[in-house]
Amino acid sequence: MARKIGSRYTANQILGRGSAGTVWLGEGPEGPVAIKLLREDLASDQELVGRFVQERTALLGLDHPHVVSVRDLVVDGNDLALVMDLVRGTDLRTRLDRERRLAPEAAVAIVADVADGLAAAHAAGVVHRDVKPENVLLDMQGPLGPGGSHPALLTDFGVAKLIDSPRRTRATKIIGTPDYLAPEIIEGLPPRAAVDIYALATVLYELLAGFTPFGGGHPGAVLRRHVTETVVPLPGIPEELWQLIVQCLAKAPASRLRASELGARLREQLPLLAGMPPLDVDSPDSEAAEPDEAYEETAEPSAPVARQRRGAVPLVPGAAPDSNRDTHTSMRVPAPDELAGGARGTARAPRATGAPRPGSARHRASARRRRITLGVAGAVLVAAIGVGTWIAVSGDDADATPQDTKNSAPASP
Ligand SMILES: Nc1ncnc2c1ncn2[C@@H]1O[C@H](COP(=O)(O)OP(=O)(O)OP(=O)(O)O)[C@@H](O)[C@H]1O
Repeated sequence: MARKIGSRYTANQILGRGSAGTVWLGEGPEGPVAIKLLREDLASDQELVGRFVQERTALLGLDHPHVVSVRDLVVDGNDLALVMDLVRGTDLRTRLDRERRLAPEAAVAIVADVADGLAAAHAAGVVHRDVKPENVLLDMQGPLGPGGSHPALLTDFGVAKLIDSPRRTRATKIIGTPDYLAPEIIEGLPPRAAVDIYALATVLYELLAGFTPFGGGHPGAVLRRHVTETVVPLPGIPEELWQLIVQCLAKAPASRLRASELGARLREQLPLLAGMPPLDVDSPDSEAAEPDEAYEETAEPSAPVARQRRGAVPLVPGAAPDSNRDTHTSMRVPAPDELAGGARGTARAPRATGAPRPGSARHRASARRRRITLGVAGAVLVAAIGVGTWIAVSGDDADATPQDTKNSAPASP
């Protein structure tokens, strides 16, 4: 059912829902628009309304081909709405869910677009703070680019900042989506442009692998991995592309590339990636039926979230997005000793297709087989030299987690 939003807009049809509100296909004086209507409890929060108005200039000022422009902010009675350019297409999460993994050329083209959009925002002093596939829209009416990808546009600029009120988050709470949170946010530092680069590198890894580098299990475990673990190389990834990802996932924000440089370096790689098929990486969930030590180690024994792929609670307490994409967390900043974690990494290490997952029953069985084979080989050798002593070969190393030593709107009819 159509409804009026302020005096100039009409919302006609729901396009989608997120944790902060509902996005409508609407009509304004200049034609079709997308209208993000914030949830009523947010709209009645006077402090938030004040910030909304305060941020007006920054939000309305962003104009770039790879940014979904905010055209208007409406504060009207109980309605608090962002009026945006309408993108006819789909979001990147939907595409990734459909395809599981993208070919490197398409993934890099999409991420290069987003990096260019971020570069414009950062130059204007705006940090996005919630870069993730849900916030990248693919414009199906735009021209096809490298890898057959449509132009990608970053949306939801400034929304995380608006909703992240100091009252809710002062020094003790983290707002964001756990899989994409830079370590410095988890350590309680203020978010600067480099947090968007970390999140975007996480998105690139996810597009290539089909899963994020530090995700999986309880949100607390995810946060700890961001701070303490290093990313494990993806089998078959071109070295230069891998080095870019590693650099942008650096724990130290100053070591990451700037958005403009990341965009340029990614575009340089496009010709080399042309025609390359998606990476042959096994999903860490493909052996989900087996007990998963990584989850068991870090989650509360009875916590129902322990097995969610992307751990999450709503952005705002009480939020219940009716899409099944719970994507935000609002939790306290962990203490340093909690972040230090255990001696063993719990991140889901990528494997070439067919290789068993570290810690899985199949991996343990193959480690056992290796131990037996080594034992037998040892026995034969010993017998051959007539010593007659049995040497037991310890297989503990086989169970260790591998470490990287280098680094530590519907389309219109
Ligand atoms: N400018 C737009 N044009 C067309 N469709 C849009 C636009 N902005 C958002 N949408 C659609 O509305 C859906 C909901 O968007 P919204 O930003 O509210 O939630 P989200 O980003 O998916 O989740 P969350 O806000 O919880 O992180 C998106 O998935 C997208 O399909």
